[in-house]
Amino acid sequence: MERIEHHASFDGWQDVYQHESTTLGCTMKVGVYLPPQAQHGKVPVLYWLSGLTCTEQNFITKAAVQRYAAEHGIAVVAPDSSARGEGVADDPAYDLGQGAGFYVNATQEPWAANHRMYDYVVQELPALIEAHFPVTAERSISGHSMGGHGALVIALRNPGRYRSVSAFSPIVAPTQVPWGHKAFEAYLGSDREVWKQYDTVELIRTVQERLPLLVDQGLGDEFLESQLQPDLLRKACDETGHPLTLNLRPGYDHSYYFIASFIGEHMAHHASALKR
Ligand SMILES: N[C@@H](CCC(=O)N[C@@H](CS)C(=O)NCC(=O)O)C(=O)O
Repeated sequence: MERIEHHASFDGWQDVYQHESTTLGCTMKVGVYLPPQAQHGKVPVLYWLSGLTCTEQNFITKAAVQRYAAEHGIAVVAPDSSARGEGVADDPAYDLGQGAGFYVNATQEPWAANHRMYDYVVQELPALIEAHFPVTAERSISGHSMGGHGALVIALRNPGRYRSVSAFSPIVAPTQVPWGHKAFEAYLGSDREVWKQYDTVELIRTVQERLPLLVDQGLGDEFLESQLQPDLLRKACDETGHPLTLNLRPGYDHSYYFIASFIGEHMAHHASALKR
């Protein structure tokens, strides 16, 4: 891993690394925050998955997470939101291709060669992080919008791998909304049964492990009705007895101003699970 940025932050270091990803077949950039506690021993890791159009930069520059990561002694790993670069399949629209990997393993052409963010986040990235940094294998996962969908799906599908999960404004039912229809049709093909393995509301009905979900959603979010529909998540959790804390926040929109306002609460949630 090659370090390409290095900034002192809250007595720790906000760095950016790049590496050749074997899963994605491209060079990937990853934000890594190491809290001051990492200078004296190993610390647990929060993985953060960003939303549509994001790179590794959005979360590390806009969410104000470093203060809380330093307070709790948690490393924060924030990868780019998709495979990227020349030779990686793309589309002119912001919601398909580069910047829009949807945290799936694509099976359809031309996407299948590179767009495999599910395997990258679940396997390759943590193996790399745990080999190169002073971190334990204690992991939590969170994300925003498309990344909130990714975090929930990945935690639900990998019981025991994450101590806690949370999401901001997640796409909880991609099989039922336009962003998901477009991406899943392209990446996974037209068989809608196949799509369900990447749909939180569908997964809630099948999982055995009842890992509590913490979700924050702004009520001024421009995508609330069209793409996010948190009521579908509440209904699925009510019907299955799956533990859910759904905080509906009047006035907040879909932006990082919202994330920065409540990231401290999410970090406290993850810290209490990681310290157990
Ligand atoms: N209208 C937006 C849709 C994409 C969007 O809102 N992306 C969210 C995630 S779904 C985001 O985090 N954008 C980057 C930022 O706010 O820094 C655009 O075209 O950029």
